[in-house]
Amino acid sequence: MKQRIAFIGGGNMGRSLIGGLIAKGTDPARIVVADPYAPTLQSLQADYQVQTVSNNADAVRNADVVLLAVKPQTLRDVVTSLQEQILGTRPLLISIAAGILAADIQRWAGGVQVVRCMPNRPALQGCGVTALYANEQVTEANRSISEQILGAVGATLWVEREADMDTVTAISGSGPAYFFLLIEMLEAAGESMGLSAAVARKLAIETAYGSGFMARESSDSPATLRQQVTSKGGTTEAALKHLEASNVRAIFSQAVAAAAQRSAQLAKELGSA
Ligand SMILES: NC(=O)C1=CN([C@@H]2O[C@H](COP(=O)(O)OP(=O)(O)OC[C@H]3O[C@@H](n4cnc5c(N)ncnc54)[C@H](O)[C@@H]3O)[C@@H](O)[C@H]2O)C=CC1
Ligand SMILES: O=C(O)[C@@H]1CCC=N1
Repeated sequence: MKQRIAFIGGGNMGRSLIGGLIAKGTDPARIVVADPYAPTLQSLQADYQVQTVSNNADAVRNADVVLLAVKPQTLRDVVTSLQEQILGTRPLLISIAAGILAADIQRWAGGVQVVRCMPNRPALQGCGVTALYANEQVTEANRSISEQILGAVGATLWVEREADMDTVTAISGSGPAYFFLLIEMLEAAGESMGLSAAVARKLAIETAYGSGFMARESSDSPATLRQQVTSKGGTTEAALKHLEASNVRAIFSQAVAAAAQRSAQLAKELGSA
C-alpha cells in the first residue's frame, strides 16, 4: 500500500486496524496516529513502530487518507477543527464511526470525499469484515483505496443504500460482542457444572472458533450444519428445544433491531438526519 494513512484516534478500533494492517505487511512508516491520550500513543509506538502525534492537524498534514476512529460523539468537533488542514491537502476521509452519515462528515470537513465504513474488531487478527458505503461523488480510485485498506484486515463488501449501514453495524460491527457473550455464557455454564474455569473457557473458545471456521469453509448452510450436530433424541436436541421454547430467535432478532435503531438514532442526535 502506497498511501500515507493518518489515524485520528488510536483506541480499540484504531489499534485493531493498525495492528491488522501492519501484520499484513503495511510499512509502519506510512502510518501516523493522533490521540490525546499519551499512554495510547506510547503503546501503539512500542507495539507497531508507527509514528505518533498528540495533535490531529500534525497527523493530517502529510496524509493521503485520514481514517477517523474516534467516538461518534467526538467526530463532529474533530472533523470541524481539521477543516482548514483538510481543505489544504484534500485527503480521502474514511470514517468508521457508528451511525454518522457520510454527508454530515463531508459537510463538517468542507466538502472532501468521504467513505463511510463499518469494520469490526477481529480486524486485529486479519479476519474482520467491513461493509463500505460511498456516495456518487466518491471516485473509483478512492473506492479502490478504501477497499484496499479495509481489505488488508479482512473481507469487504459494499452497500448501495446508506440506511443499510445501521443493520450492518448491528450484525457485524457489534456482532463480535454477541459471540463473546455466548463464549462467556458457555464458560459459566461449564464452570457451574463442575469444570475448572480454564477447561470451560478452552472448550467454549475452541468450539466457537471451530464452528465459525466450519461455517465459513463449508458449502452447507448454518442450518444444515446445526442439523448435522443434532441427533434425534440426543443431547443437542435437548438443548435446542429449550432454547427454542425460550424464544431465543425472537430475543436475538429484537436485540439486533435495538442495535440498528441506536445506530440510526446516533445519526439524528449527532448529525443532520
Ligand atoms: N469498538 C468496536 O468494536 C468498533 C468501533 N467502531 C467505531 O470506531 C470508533 C472508535 O471506537 P473505539 O475504538 O471502540 O473507541 P475508543 O474509545 O477505544 O477509541 C477512541 C479513541 O479516540 C481518542 N480520542 C478522543 N478524543 C480525540 C480527539 N479529539 N482527537 C483524536 N483522538 C481522540 C481516545 O483517546 C481513544 O483512544 C467509534 O466511532 C465506533 O463507533 C466501529 C466498528 C467496531
Ligand atoms: O458499540 C458501538 O457503538 C461500536 C460500533 C460497533 C461496535 N462498537
